[in-house]
Amino acid sequence: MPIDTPDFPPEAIERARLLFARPFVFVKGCVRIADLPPMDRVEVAFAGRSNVGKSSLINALCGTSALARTSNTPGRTQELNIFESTTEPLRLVDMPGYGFAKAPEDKVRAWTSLIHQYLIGRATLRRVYVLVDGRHGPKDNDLSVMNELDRAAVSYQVVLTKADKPSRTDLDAAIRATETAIAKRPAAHPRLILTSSLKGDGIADLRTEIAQLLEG
Ligand SMILES: Nc1nc2c(ncn2[C@@H]2O[C@H](COP(=O)(O)OP(=O)(O)OP(=O)(O)O)[C@@H](O)[C@H]2O)c(=O)[nH]1
Ligand SMILES: [Mg+2]
Repeated sequence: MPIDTPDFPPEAIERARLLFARPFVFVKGCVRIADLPPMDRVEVAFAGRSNVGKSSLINALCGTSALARTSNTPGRTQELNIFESTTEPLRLVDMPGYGFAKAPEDKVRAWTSLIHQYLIGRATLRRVYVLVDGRHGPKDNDLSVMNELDRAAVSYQVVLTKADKPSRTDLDAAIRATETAIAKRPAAHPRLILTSSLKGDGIADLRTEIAQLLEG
């Protein structure tokens, strides 16, 4: 099943390319909402199950392998990690993953509370990218996060990650399941983005979506 690529004007694609060609820097890791920086710029957050590829996607967007720390072991990112563009008022927020059953219970509780407080209470949060594994499609905890964002009227867009991994048949099934899951959701962007941080698929498309949020 092909995914539509939107007709972004060439100048929008070029603006996005330039935005992400300039350096992004790590600002801080926050374990409490009180640690967050002031609400002085547009924020875009990356949420999803542990190991879905949030940190890798931030690195792919910023054209580096070293900005956000990634790992084969789920539970790598344990704080709200803040990255900022050095040229534009844009902040990227890498979140701890949800659904990591092996972490100690008190840690899971702390992460879950931090994620939920941040997602529904941050006025400058312009969009949440909800990352879903392209091999499996949405799981119950992905749907719960979408429900919560719908209830809080926080705009989000689903990204299917690791598109280089599944067979075409499995990927098509994941696309169909995701499209069904986002249909009629009030806060969901209707278009799904398919990415591979490894191969670079979908990265220019996602950059353009994010760059447009700066203008809106
Ligand atoms: N093949 C492939 N592997 C990927 C891709 N994106 C991420 N990975 C791998 O998936 C694993 C997890 O990636 P991370 O970016 O650390 O995932 P995360 O969602 O930040 O994980 P947590 O911080 O633990 O929640 C790493 O081994 C990555 O190399 C992708 O597009 N393709
Ligand atoms: Mg991570």
